[in-house]
Amino acid sequence: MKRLLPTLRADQTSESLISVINTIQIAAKEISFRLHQGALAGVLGSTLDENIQGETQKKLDVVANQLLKSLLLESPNVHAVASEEEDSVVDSPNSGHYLVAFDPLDGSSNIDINGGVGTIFSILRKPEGEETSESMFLQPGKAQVAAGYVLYGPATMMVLTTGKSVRIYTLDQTVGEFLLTQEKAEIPKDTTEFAINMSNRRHWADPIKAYINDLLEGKEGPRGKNFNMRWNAAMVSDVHRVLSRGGLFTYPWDARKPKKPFKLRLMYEAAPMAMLVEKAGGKASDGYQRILDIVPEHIHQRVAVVLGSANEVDACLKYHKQYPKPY
Ligand SMILES: O=P(O)(O)OC[C@H]1O[C@](O)(COP(=O)(O)O)[C@@H](O)[C@@H]1O
Ligand SMILES: [Mg+2]
Ligand SMILES: [Mg+2]
Repeated sequence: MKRLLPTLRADQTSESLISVINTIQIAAKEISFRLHQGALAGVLGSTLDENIQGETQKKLDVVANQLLKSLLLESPNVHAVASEEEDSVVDSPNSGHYLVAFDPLDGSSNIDINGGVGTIFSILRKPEGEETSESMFLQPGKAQVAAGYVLYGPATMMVLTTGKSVRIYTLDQTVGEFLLTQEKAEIPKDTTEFAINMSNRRHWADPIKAYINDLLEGKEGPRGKNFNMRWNAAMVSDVHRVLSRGGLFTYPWDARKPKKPFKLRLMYEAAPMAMLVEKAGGKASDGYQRILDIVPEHIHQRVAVVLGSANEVDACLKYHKQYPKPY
């Protein structure tokens, strides 16, 4: 089986980009090891701190962030990093060609229940010129040179695209290497599975209420087929299911917290996942525009997300056209 780096060399990925991906895989292996040690590694539970987004940080959020940040900042190919767990962009002493944005630990609420969690990353080219580090990151998702995630599930997997196909690697714990286990992930166009946090139903806007209602009507309703539902509470796990067998995943606008109507982060979650989903033949939208076209206004920006099987995303978007936009 092929190892990660040779598969990248085989399609002429630049050595500098390979080196950044290599740094991420080294951090991911360390995070994977600590996670799989569970309570033995003393990394379960919460810290007393909150991140910039006002969320309580789990110990593993902090450990994963430290590992990725310190290793990436040592890389001669990285110019700066942006993390969900950092207040602002962190500059590297090196002036490399790449910027890396990441969600070090996605699905934090699953840590203490031994559920699926992941790391999501997005690699951008550093623009030319004298911009501030923060403004350098404010590029639309379509400018990403690579995107991926690591799923720390029963097996640890890395799912990666450098703009060509989406490859899936599995960590062979016996040799400590990510080995290529799927050359090309492809999302089926149609599906009968959806993922949404149903407990927020009363807070949704009309397009999502109407769409989900019609799915729940099943065979007897306007869609004429029965739909199944899954929700892992970790975007990495939910998107991995979509990449593996199709489905629609959404975290829509909702009216719970008027000042925070979206949950998922554009730069650390939505944009990298959108690149993977599109490269695997699916679609990713905020309900009104392609996620990859959105130009971030600030690094911690949040966004509504509808992604997955192309025909099902289109079906959902039709409801967004029929009802007024809630924001
Ligand atoms: O708690 P909820 O409403 O089910 O939200 C789950 C969503 O929140 C997230 O966990 C946010 O990620 P973090 O754990 O990185 O904050 C997504 O991965 C997931 O889709
Ligand atoms: Mg997350
Ligand atoms: Mg996180």
